[in-house]
Amino acid sequence: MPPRIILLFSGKRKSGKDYLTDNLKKLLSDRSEVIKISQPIKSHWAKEKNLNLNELLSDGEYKELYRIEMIKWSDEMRDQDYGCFCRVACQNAADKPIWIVSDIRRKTDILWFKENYGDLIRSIRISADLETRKKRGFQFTSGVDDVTSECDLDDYTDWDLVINNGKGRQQLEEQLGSILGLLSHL
Ligand SMILES: Nc1ncnc2c1ncn2[C@@H]1O[C@H](COP(=O)(O)OP(=O)(O)OP(=O)(O)O)[C@@H](O)[C@H]1O
Repeated sequence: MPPRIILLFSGKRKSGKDYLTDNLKKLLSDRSEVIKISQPIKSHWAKEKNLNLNELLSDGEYKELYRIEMIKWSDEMRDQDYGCFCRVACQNAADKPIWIVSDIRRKTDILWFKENYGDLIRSIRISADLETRKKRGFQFTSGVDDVTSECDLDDYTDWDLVINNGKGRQQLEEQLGSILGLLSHL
């Protein structure tokens, strides 16, 4: 059974993508599945370089060590086939009505989902001011924060929903409530 709705989340580093999508997943429990496009990238990379996959997937120093190399390699793969990682991530996804894609980064990611799932797509931008992101551990890294993988969606404006997760943000329950509004027809 294909999904009935696919929520695509995007946001700058330390805007709170994992925080909000993890909490959404808790709320929706077994009706939903979290999909990470970075998962197939990281598992391929871990195999190739003989690295610890769990360390790469978790939020630590370790993944920062390999971020630049991984971006470069995955960009080359995408140049040949922009849907390659989206496709594998979706093929591996469980059979659930609600898919939560937690790390959309490019216009071509959105394009691929639109081409393959059409009206099922809802796109959500998580925003947070720089000061808040810095408090959460963000440090500008040249080669990471000034390249396509981090900036391609900065000028995208066609979001179904924008959530402030910085200063002046709403309570978590209200943030999640606005996301649930996108599912109200289900
Ligand atoms: N609304 C919030 N309230 C409290 N803590 C938050 C909130 N949003 C995010 N955080 C915390 O800020 C840190 C960074 O958030 P998170 O890992 O979700 O960001 P991210 O956008 O997934 O970052 P990255 O792109 O680097 O993986 C985490 O420790 C998270 O728990």
